[in-house]
Amino acid sequence: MNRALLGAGRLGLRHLGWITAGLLISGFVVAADQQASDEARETVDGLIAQVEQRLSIAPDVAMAKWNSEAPINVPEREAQILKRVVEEAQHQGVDHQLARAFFQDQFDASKAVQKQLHQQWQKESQPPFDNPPNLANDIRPQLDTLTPQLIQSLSEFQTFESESAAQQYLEESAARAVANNEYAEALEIALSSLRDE
Ligand SMILES: C=C(O[C@@H]1C=C(C(=O)O)C=C[C@H]1O)C(=O)O
Repeated sequence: MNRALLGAGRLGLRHLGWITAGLLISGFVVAADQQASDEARETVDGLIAQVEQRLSIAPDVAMAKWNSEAPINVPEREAQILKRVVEEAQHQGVDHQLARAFFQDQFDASKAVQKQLHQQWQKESQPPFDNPPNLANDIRPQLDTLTPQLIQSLSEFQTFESESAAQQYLEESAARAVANNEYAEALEIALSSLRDE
């Protein structure tokens, strides 16, 4: 074999080595990707859907408060919800620090939407709305119905949160939800403590 051929052969082998390594690595990545079980995916998607559902109530809150001129931030209402959340979390074996942080994120996300809308309506000199939703009788009860459902989903999520494939799936799913939501920044806030885990 002449030198040129030998060189080409060596180069070929070296390339083959790199190609094999590449295939192996991508194989591992694909395998890791596939590890998120159907159950983990359903849990993650269900939790994100509930978070989006809660956030979708914020424009109604904003309308009610626009008419009544009630404050956007109501710390005593938040404290009352958090008290119930911590009790229920303990009952269901959910880490109460995660539950607190998660619900505080939900409040902050709701307030971000309310602030954004009030600023917009201020600029547009929006008059009071006709037939605004009622905060005490309609909206807060809707939010209260979602609270135990969210804790239940958090409890299911906790069984997967240490699995890197489930975390990776959460990351992809959350990014997709944020990209498609009208209130992207607020949804980012609402999902932040889950993604930090
Ligand atoms: C939704 C409201 O506005 C804010 C957000 C809250 C929430 O997301 O539950 C609670 C109290 C307020 O700080 C409300 O006043 O009910």
